[in-house]
Amino acid sequence: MTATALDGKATRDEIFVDLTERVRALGEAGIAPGLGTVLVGDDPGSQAYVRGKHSDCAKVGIASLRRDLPADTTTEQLNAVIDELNADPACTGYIVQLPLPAHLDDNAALERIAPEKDADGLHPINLGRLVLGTESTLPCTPRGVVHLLRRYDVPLAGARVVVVGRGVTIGRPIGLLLTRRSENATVTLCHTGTADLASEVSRADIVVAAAGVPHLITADMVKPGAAVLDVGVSRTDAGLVGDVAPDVWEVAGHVSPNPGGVGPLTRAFLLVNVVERAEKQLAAQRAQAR
Ligand SMILES: NC(=O)C1=CN([C@@H]2O[C@H](COP(=O)(O)OP(=O)(O)OC[C@H]3O[C@@H](n4cnc5c(N)ncnc54)[C@H](OP(=O)(O)O)[C@@H]3O)[C@@H](O)[C@H]2O)C=CC1
Ligand SMILES: Nc1nc(=O)c2c([nH]1)NC[C@@H]1CN(c3ccc(C(=O)N[C@@H](CCC(=O)O)C(=O)O)cc3)C=[N+]21
Repeated sequence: MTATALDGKATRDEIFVDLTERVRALGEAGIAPGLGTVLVGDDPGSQAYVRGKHSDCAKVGIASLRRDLPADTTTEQLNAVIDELNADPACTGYIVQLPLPAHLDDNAALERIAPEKDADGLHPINLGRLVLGTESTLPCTPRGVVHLLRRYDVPLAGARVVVVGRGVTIGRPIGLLLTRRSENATVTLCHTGTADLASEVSRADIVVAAAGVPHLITADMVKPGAAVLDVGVSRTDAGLVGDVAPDVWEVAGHVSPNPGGVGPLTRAFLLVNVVERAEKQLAAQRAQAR
């Protein structure tokens, strides 16, 4: 028996069909969404992600603005670029690609982004609203994971979910999405201080592997029939390697491949966030005109 693939590319293509129509409708109403990216340094992985984001924008008709800065960019120079995008009406949402080089502060950069332009959903205001349960821009990778599970009818209500990794892009926020009443899952968050990772994972109906450790999750840890989402990526001499070992496909019910699983959806939800924001802006304009 081999697991059903949670196909991120096919699911992304469905989302893009919908987004293309919504972007067209916004354009008719005189609103042009524009996504900005801020990339500091020349990490090949980060460059590839940013390139992917711009090619996605072109596919659905969203304008894109790109700010590539050298590795030795100072805090003041980075702040100036953030302030410029905050003020630019052509940029309706943007991201600062993380991690920044070591001499720059990731959290300070996130906090400087205007919350209404935070396409990643990682500004403290948006993360705080997620905790409060009020309307906010949601983080893209957790949104992608939830969408993929729903798309393949993996039951969430009452499910036991084990998340591996407590990073800000996925591990810490995803529990907040999965434990909303609309999802109703029960979530355990694991990290390097977890006493017995294998025993935690073995109880899970859904495993979200987001540690960035090659093949951390192996078949012997996984409950037969569980859904396993491979989020972490490592660049090795053998190419891109996910957190999930190939033998997991023999025992799991569903597996998201890596590449081709959560990655394309992370990018798709960045665009969804930008389009949703523009639609809200349009609705507000129309309400005011009445
Ligand atoms: N496919 C996609 O769309 C995306 C992929 N990613 C990838 O997901 C991964 C996680 O990213 P991010 O959320 O930023 O997290 P970070 O890279 O910031 O953190 C990794 C987390 O994994 C934990 N961890 C590391 N080794 C182990 C281990 N052996 N057992 C248990 N936990 C471990 C760390 O624990 P501790 O805190 O104790 O050190 C840490 O909390 C990265 O590989 C990143 O590249 C991220 C975003 C999108
Ligand atoms: N502010 C910020 N926001 C992020 O969302 C963010 C970030 N910083 N820093 C790094 C991580 C990583 N990340 C990925 C995005 C897309 C793919 C992706 O599309 N991957 C393709 C393969 C791409 C390839 O082959 O290089 C796939 O999985 O099929 C992967 C990983 C977003 N991140």
